[in-house]
Amino acid sequence: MNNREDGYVALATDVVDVDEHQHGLDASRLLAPVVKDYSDGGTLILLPDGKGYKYAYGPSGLPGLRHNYFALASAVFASIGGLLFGYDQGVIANVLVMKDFRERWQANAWDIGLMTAMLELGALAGALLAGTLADRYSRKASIFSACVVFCVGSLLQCSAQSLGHLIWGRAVGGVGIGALSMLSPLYMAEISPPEVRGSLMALEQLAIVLGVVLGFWTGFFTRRIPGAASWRIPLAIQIFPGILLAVGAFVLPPSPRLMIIQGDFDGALQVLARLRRRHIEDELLKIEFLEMQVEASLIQRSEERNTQHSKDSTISVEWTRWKRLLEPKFIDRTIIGILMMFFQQWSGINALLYYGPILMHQIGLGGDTIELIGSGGIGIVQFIAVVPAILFIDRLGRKPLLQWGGAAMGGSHLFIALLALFVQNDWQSHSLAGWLAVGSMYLFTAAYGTSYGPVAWILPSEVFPLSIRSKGAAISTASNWLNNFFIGLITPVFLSVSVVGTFLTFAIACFAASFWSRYYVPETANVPLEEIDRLFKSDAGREDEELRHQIMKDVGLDALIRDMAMENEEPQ
Ligand SMILES: O[C@H]1[C@H](O)[C@@H](O)[C@H](O)[C@@H](O)[C@H]1O
Repeated sequence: MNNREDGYVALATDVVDVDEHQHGLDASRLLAPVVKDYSDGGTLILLPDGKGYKYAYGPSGLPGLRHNYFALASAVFASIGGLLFGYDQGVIANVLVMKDFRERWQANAWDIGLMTAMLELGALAGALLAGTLADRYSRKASIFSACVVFCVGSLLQCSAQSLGHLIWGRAVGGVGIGALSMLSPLYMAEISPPEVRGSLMALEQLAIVLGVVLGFWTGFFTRRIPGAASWRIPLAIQIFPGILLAVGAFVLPPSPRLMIIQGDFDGALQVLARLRRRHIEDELLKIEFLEMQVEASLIQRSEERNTQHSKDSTISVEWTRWKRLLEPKFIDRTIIGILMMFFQQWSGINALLYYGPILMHQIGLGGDTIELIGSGGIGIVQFIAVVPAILFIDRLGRKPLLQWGGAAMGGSHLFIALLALFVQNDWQSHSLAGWLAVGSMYLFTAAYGTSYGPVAWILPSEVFPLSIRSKGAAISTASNWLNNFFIGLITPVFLSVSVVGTFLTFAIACFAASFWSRYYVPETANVPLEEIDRLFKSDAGREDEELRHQIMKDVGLDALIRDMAMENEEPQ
């Protein structure tokens, strides 16, 4: 197919930011940036200062997604992991209040708390466990295993004969969900072309919130069915997407990056060519492939350095790998991953999702419709708000979304806190204030849905180098679940003590998040994963930098770039 016909044309030079890569070309021989446009789409820019190159396979946004349909389809499939996660969160609110469910189990507040908490604690364990499995076996095998665990957990829940049975089902299901919530974004990051990586990864958030919406509405509709079917059906339905993803895990393309590290170079090149829809001789493909080799080689050498004292014990080798997250050259990324999820959760999104109906009652709005507006509506707004993020995240970058999104979220919460201060708990006689508060919650959700919602699932899988990527993603995801757990636990207490204080706390967290993202988060949009290391320039990385140059020479990347530059040079 002629790519120009399907709207996939080479990038304009100004779309490619030219001042990042630092490779060893001969400066004296290159006067202006050499720009190569490819007939299959894509651009390579060789820098005039002789220090680097930059490339993109094509534009970002919708045309980029259309062209990369194979990577898109694979990412959509992997995002079923997010769907299961969201569904489970969305369905439980309705299940817990169903007539048969309440009468049958006579669950007290403690049991209910335990049911919610067990899923989150199980997920915390699942995310950490997946951090080990994803490297030891493969991303695909781990996705498959997580699905199996998830299906077992769901089976236990929908067939529960006792409350204990149900609680254990939540815990087991949670392990699967937690593992998938870490594995899906990790896998997506590793198969995506740089120019649409943000869009593809934002699909995770789209799937999560689609799951929240589907879960909520399924429970909403089945709650009128008489008997146990009202809650067994919505808990059973989730098994089907679980099975679909488990089966699909066999046909998903493997992560080419992991294949390289496992030594399967030919296989990795074939997979990469399929994912990028390029011929294996394609120049851009060759560059990306060689970059992956450089990264893999770097990892192997530093692994050898790091694990030489613990040759015979698998556990201590594994422990050494986890400990690397705390090394000076990686600690700032570990903090970014953990804080990213911390801020996502402390933004208060789940306070609204889990306790939306209670909040509505507190501000004087009640009834079925209001409950729907409160919880169901928040899910829908979240869902709609991810769409612009998918389309523009690679063009606008992650940072502006975080910065402005955080400020808008903080502003909305602050407004609600001020309203609450003004009405002094007498919402009944201030119905306008009540509706303004609902409007503000929607505004918050829209801002969250385009910023901290999706970006928190993108950045942690991007910032870490391959050697510790799965561990970094796992620790960040664990931070998500831990903070999720705390928010779920303390929000009702917080709200009963002070509505003003609750919203003020969330407002402060959002403003802090905005400030933090402005000053401490690097922009990863359009940067190949192998190049992200350079965004975190630190003294500790200098040794690696020299090693990298050496490996670039060894694998032939240096020579390839040099040849291309010379080929295109103006005759003097
Ligand atoms: O990104 C997701 C999403 O926003 C969900 O609605 C929320 O429940 C999760 O905690 C969060 O991680």
